[in-house]
Amino acid sequence: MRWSKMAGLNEKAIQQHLNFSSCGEEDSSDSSVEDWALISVPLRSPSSTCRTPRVQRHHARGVSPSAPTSPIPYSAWRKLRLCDSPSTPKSLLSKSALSYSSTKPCRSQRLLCLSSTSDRVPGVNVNPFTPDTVRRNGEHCKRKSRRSDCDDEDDGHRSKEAHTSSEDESYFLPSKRPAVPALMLSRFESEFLELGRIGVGEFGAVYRCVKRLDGCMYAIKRLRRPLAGSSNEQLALKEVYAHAVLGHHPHVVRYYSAWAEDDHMIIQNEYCDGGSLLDVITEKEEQGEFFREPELRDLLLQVSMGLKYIHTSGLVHLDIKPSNIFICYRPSCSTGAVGDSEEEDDSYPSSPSSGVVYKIGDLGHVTSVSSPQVEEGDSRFLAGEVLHEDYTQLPKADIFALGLTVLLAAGAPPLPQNGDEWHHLRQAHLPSLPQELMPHLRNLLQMMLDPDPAVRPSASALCKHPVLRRERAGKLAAQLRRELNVEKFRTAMLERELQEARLAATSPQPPPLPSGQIPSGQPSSTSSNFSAGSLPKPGRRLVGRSVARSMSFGCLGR
Ligand SMILES: Nc1ncnc2c1ncn2[C@@H]1O[C@H](COP(=O)(O)OP(=O)(O)OP(=O)(O)O)[C@@H](O)[C@H]1O
Ligand SMILES: [Mg+2]
Repeated sequence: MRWSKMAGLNEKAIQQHLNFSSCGEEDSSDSSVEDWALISVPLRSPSSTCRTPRVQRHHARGVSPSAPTSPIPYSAWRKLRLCDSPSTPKSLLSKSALSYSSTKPCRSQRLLCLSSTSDRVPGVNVNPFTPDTVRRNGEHCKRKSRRSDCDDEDDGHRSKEAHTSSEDESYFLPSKRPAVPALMLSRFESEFLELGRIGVGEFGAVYRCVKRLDGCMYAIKRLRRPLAGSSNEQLALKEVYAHAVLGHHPHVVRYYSAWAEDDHMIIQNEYCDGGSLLDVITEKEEQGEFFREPELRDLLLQVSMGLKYIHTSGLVHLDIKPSNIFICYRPSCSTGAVGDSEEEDDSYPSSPSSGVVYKIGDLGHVTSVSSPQVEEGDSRFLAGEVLHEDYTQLPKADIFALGLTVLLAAGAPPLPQNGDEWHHLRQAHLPSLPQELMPHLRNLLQMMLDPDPAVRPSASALCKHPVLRRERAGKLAAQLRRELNVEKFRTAMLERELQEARLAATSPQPPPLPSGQIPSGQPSSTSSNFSAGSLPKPGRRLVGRSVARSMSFGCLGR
């Protein structure tokens, strides 16, 4: 696999080390190419503290400051204006060194330094899923395919190209060693309280935890196997990179943080209180139950929205299955509103009537569409073309897996891992179901399993599909009906109040009282309502037995 190949190249990969020892004012000259040049800064030397911002790049190729491969753009580094951290030994060293050399700060002393000397300072990885690196990888792939077209050309030329290729890979792919800094305290123990184990998977165990600081619940995934030197490291990083790039979507499990501890990767994610879809399917199965059609449509639509988001981000999941779809019955305190979708089109389900929100999780197999590094997921859900290493339409492999996932929820028997049955399913033969599906839904599922990926609908098409939108329209109608009832009630109330006000206005006036005298049992404020010919003052109205009340007009029961 290319990921393991990457690991071997990591020693040469980009390493950017931060030295927070001297910075402060911005200097316009710090954007020069020289600032990104390869340097080595010995800590002991006082002069080392007087450098302009530097990035150590163990790479032969020059890098333009306008196109840094770090996930943090160079301009952002400049804006950060990181200042002396009083607690870092480096900053103390720098300060003492400076006091010997000069009291007047030199130009570069006022800048953020990026140096490379201490092993203890973690490097900055290159996230392969940032738009920048995806684009670069795409260009790299194109160049590679051009190269293979020219394979017959002279050997000298080829060896030169091969050299460039390995450089390219080391340039774009994450460095291995600095990814997992071992010198960390137990952040897990100091920040979280473990409440119990909620799942064990192929790669690790997941715990339900409360964060001590914010009191919110999180799912903490801890990889089972040690990271150092294993392919798990790359898989774990893949998951972290994908989460970080995907950001926040109501149908993707939210990511908060990740770190390494005791040579194990730990990922802090949103906690989904309904467990996985597999848990629910199994529970229903035990009771002789399965998802009914409206639930199936709801499931299909919500997961399609999550997939649409992932696919439009230039990524594919490649491990869609019931155990990787998570359920939230209520918005978690740490995730905000359930439906704060980033797309107008996907604003459903801000509050699905079913009360269930499905979220795609476990991003351990995610890869980019343009330069895929495919780690095949569960063979039961694998599309035929992926098995044959045809990666030209990878998003459609997710659609295939989603089709099978929905069929399992509909009560299909366990899926085969291989053999004739496996192939049979990949020829668009639906498994037998314990319920009769409406032809529209059945046809849609059939299309999702089509052997030709081009025939399968895209996630975006599924989100707009009339079969699924019908569900959405039904929910909208129910919501509108509720709002209409509220409005009817309000109108009835207002009509009654109007009638009472009219009655009060036409009722015989009480005999005039001597000035300043208040009739017994009537508050003085009420008497003022009648000061202008027994009519209420504007802005006040009479309710029931002449009780003054301020007016408020809410809208639609909100
Ligand atoms: N965010 C979460 N909220 C609630 N439960 C979770 C969450 N993440 C994981 N789990 C539980 O932990 C199980 C394993 O999680 P996950 O799929 O992330 O790990 P995995 O090791 O990749 O598993 P597998 O190899 O089976 O896919 C899930 O099936 C689920 O029961
Ligand atoms: Mg999983």
